[in-house]
Amino acid sequence: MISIIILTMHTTLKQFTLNELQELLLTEGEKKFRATQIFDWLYKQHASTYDDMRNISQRTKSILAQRYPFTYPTLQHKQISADGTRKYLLRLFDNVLVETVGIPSANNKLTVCCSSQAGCAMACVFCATGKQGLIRNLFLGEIVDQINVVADDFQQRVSNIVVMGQGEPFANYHAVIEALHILNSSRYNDIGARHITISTCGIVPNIKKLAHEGMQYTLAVSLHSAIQQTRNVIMPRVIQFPLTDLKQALEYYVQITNRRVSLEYALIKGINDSQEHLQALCVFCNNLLCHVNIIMLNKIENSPFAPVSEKTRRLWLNELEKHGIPATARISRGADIDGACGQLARSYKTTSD
Ligand SMILES: C[S@@+](CC[C@H](N)C(=O)[O-])C[C@H]1O[C@@H](n2cnc3c(N)ncnc32)[C@H](O)[C@@H]1O
Ligand code: SF4
Repeated sequence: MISIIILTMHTTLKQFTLNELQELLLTEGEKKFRATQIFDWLYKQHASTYDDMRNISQRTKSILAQRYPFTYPTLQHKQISADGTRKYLLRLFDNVLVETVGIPSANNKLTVCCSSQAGCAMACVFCATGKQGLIRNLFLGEIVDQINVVADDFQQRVSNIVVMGQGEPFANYHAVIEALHILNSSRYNDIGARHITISTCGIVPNIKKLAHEGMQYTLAVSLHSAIQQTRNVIMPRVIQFPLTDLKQALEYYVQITNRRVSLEYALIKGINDSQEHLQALCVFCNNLLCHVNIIMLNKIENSPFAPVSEKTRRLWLNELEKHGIPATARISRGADIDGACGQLARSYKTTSD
């Protein structure tokens, strides 16, 4: 059944959950436990060809290989920022390119900012990925592989994941959640759920769905304006999920999970930085267990938008504090290599390597 449906789409071995692979192998007369062995090859040994899988029979490998090609992502380009952040341009099995970022910190932690899609359909006007448009959803294994590429390159265990790279994770919900299950699993990467953050532009039904996953991931929501008209202009594809519905969904999420949500707010000069916007943000935060991250807008090519002054950012932080709303300034890393939030766009500079 699975093979019939999937053959009509672009296919790869990296698309399967463990259960799906077990079912598929059973239909081919293979033992269920072979799926676990194949998963180990994919996500522990980082196999890049079927030939690597020494304990899988030739027959099974050739049946799978005919239908489900796969590769371990190949590194097309790597850039290293002055602050130690590394950005990777990866080529996938079908030649689609996607970027991922490794962010080391002083306390020996390593965070991966991973992509959930190649490109993004949401078209937020301040974001380089949004300008690129959607190329395709990433398969679950392609999300897991990004973490392993970064760990291999740094020769270090990844401690934290932020799904804040290219793409809208809630537009590729199933693959993202399944990838995070693998990354969280003690059999594979064993990254604690509390060290994993998923950031969405506000796809309301999947905020509610996440509430019922029973996982302690942190939910971040890119708010950027609590005034509907402004949000409609800067985030045009989330109009169908108005702020009133978003607030309700976040209240629901908090009620079910008892977990605080993060609201991301990039201050854009002359667009969402007025007193009126600040007041609207305070109202939005009313009675919501939340934390606000105030972000300086990162530069993207050919953009009319500019960041605010440091003075304005401090004023916002002080005002939020006065209203009893926990808020911090989120520090961007890797901006000099276009590796910071919103700068990922499948391109690289050749001069700064
Ligand atoms: C690139 S998005 C990916 C995750 C998801 N699509 C979202 O919007 O939350 C990650 C974060 O980068 C922010 N972002 C996008 N463009 C930015 C820019 N030019 N400067 C600063 N942050 C930006 C987004 O608003 C979001 O909080
Ligand atoms: S901010 Fe997020 S949702 Fe908006 S275009 Fe960029 S990646 Fe897509």
